[in-house]
Amino acid sequence: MRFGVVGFKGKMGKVILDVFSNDGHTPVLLIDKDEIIEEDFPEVIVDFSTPDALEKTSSYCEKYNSNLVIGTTALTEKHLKILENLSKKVAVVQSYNFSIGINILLDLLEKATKMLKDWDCEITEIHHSKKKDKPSGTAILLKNALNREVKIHSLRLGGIPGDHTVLFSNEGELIEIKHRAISRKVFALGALKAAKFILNKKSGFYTFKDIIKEASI
Ligand SMILES: NC(=O)C1=CN([C@@H]2O[C@H](COP(=O)(O)OP(=O)(O)OC[C@H]3O[C@@H](n4cnc5c(N)ncnc54)[C@H](OP(=O)(O)O)[C@@H]3O)[C@@H](O)[C@H]2O)C=CC1
Ligand SMILES: O=C(O)C1=N[C@H](C(=O)O)C[C@H](O)C1
Repeated sequence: MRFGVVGFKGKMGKVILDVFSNDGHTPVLLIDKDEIIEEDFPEVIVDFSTPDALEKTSSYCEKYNSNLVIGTTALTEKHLKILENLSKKVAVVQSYNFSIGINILLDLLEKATKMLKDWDCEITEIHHSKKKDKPSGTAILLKNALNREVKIHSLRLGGIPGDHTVLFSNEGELIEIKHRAISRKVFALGALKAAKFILNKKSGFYTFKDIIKEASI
């Protein structure tokens, strides 16, 4: 496929370029804060950058009728509205976490929270010191899956790609459900799976969880 990357100079952008190119796909549109390289029209644009880029990304999707895979976190209602409107014209996959593991964990949590509703519950998330947003998008996804008020504790240190733990405790026991991304490549591989999923779709809004369910991974 011909693909575009928004945030191509960033940590994720570089890995996405690598993973997609190694799978035989061709980068034709590269966008970052200070540079745009436009060679051809992309079938899919992949945006892992910053919420401020979204209007530009959306206008490129409209210009080229490109489908969108978006992993950027810290989106507000305004950004979600832009994505909802865009998804009436092209296909959009949005997720705060493109790893298989977290998306399986989301399912497990929906079940666990019903069985453990009398237990205390809190979330911890640990990321590299360069991460700009707090709490992580994934922690928000986990909190939503728990469907109850829980505290999120955020730590920023070193080069950690992304650790998330949900802790349940009663008077005498502790259950920890933990996910660790060992490398950023897992997110790029998930984005590639999502790009292939929407390649021939006309329009619609999807999450990565929808894609995993459909592929029954
Ligand atoms: N959903 C998922 O699975 C995952 C999501 N993420 C999310 O992806 C995003 C990027 O993460 P990461 O790569 O670590 O961050 P980086 O800061 O390393 O990369 C972001 C890139 O986007 C650039 N940028 C900033 N503003 C704009 C703009 N207006 N238009 C185009 N490009 C812009 C930055 O430039 P500059 O540095 O000059 O500001 C930088 O090169 C974050 O929101 C992160 O939370 C990350 C991993 C997995
Ligand atoms: O910024 C990151 O690095 C990550 N961001 C996502 C998030 O905010 O949840 C996903 C992953 O944890 C890495």
